[in-house]
Amino acid sequence: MSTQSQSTHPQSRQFHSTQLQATPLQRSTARTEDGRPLKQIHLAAHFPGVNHTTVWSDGNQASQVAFSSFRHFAQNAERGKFDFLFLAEGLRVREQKGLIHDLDVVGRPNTTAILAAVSAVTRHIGLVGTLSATFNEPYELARQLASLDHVSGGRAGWNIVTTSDAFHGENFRRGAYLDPADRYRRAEEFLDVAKQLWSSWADDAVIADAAAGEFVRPGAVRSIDHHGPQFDVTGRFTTPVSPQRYPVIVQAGDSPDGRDFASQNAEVIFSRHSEYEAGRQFYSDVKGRLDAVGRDRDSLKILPAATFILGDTADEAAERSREVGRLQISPQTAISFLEQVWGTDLSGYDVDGPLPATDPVEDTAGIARGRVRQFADPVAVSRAWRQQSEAEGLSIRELVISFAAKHTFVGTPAQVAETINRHVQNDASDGFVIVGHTSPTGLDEFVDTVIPELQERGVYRRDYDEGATLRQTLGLPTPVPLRAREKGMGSAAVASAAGSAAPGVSAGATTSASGDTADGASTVVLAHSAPASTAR
Ligand SMILES: Cc1cc2nc3c(=O)[nH]c(=O)nc-3n(C[C@H](O)[C@H](O)[C@H](O)COP(=O)(O)O)c2cc1C
Repeated sequence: MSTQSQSTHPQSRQFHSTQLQATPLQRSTARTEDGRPLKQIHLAAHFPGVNHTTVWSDGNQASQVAFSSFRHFAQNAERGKFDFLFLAEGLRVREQKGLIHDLDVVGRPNTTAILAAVSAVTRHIGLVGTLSATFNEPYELARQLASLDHVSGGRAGWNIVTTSDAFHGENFRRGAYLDPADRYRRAEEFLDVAKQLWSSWADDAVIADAAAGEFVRPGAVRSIDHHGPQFDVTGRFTTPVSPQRYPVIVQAGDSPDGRDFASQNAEVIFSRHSEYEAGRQFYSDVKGRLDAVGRDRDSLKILPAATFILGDTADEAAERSREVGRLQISPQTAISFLEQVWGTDLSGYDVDGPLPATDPVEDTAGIARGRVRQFADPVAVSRAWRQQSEAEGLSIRELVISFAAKHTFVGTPAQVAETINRHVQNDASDGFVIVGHTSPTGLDEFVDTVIPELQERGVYRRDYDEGATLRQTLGLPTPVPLRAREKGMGSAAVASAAGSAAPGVSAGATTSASGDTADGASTVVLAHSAPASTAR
């Protein structure tokens, strides 16, 4: 299908399952009621960790650090033709009341090391790591990501997060933490510097000409000279241009600033809006922001996190969902959720009883530290929870289960496939980041049963394109270096363009590498060309 066709109005592509059944196996001819090609679904596989979703006490659970777990998980996801493997990041072990919060999976090996190792035991699946722009340095991270792109043959992706609390900062930053707005300014400058570095080697820089005694073509590796509010980076980059030139840029952040950052920079958003109506609102908001900055709507894929529970019948799945929910929200976990809002020790409360009648207090002791989930207005949240528990007759534990262990897709494989497809065809998302509840086998059943259902509906690839980069697998446009322009950030000046288009990709805007400018500074600005391949 053409990705161009996806950029049309959402309302005109209402999805009807009866139509799909008419042409179950013919992907290219499967169409919506008004004759448009169906959108192709993109899926990512989230390796579990650092939250209550993964039931580590389950008998099927294996190590979350042994390489055998990552290998099984990645190879299974590749069997299911997933677009990419996804790792979240926790830079500090979380605490509850000053103790390590070991109700969830605790401890995580370094992201790029794991992804590099996984690249050696897979061939096609993308490898996306969450790496903070607040607690890293662009030169070092650009090196790691370019290296991952090299060793994986063009399958690297970077989920650029700003990390939400100062607790992490005690491990990483000299001095104070950053205000939310500054975090995005830093992320912007971080990405700008990284792109300068990734663009600084011409495609044909390495000539290894023994006769001439030249390894690198003169003038083909430029220096950068960046001075900005956050970073000073001067010199040449260590790493030749990688297969994708840039990793695929993913973003996870929800505020207006976060959405603006995504609309300017991201190619994928990892969102928390997996429910149908909330998903449609988020989708329409973000795609509208793309319009405002002149980007094609298909140049950014929106993939909310989604959990699932399967059964042979809808009733059986619902029953399993209830069972898994109770495993995910143990009595202690339920209390820990409450404490994050009430800001005080609630361990004396009965989880089978009502919520505290008192309002939350200011959490001066830092009762829960290191969590992404933050409650901006604890009093409002506590009142809403109390109201809901009274209206629905829910105990503390049942209330927590209702929002923290509510599984996104529950049903038979056919029902789950149908629901996923409904979300995608009606622009509630472009696909999902699928999260299982055991590790590392949590997605095996999904691959065995849901994936074939999606394939039969003609909305999901039956195989990868041989040699495709992650960006091509996602059906995203290829970024190409354009002629430089003023960035207005730091003192990086207008200079020569970086060289030709991304390796192996023919692009319209081919430029020559002319070496450093007089002041040694050079900036390359990237734009998005036509899609490198159609979405599959
Ligand atoms: C779905 C989602 C997943 C996130 N995952 C991570 C993560 O793995 N590591 C991290 O440091 N921050 C993570 N964050 C935090 C964001 O990077 C960001 O700091 C936070 O959401 C605050 O920004 P915002 O106000 O724009 O949402 C995540 C945020 C969202 C919405």
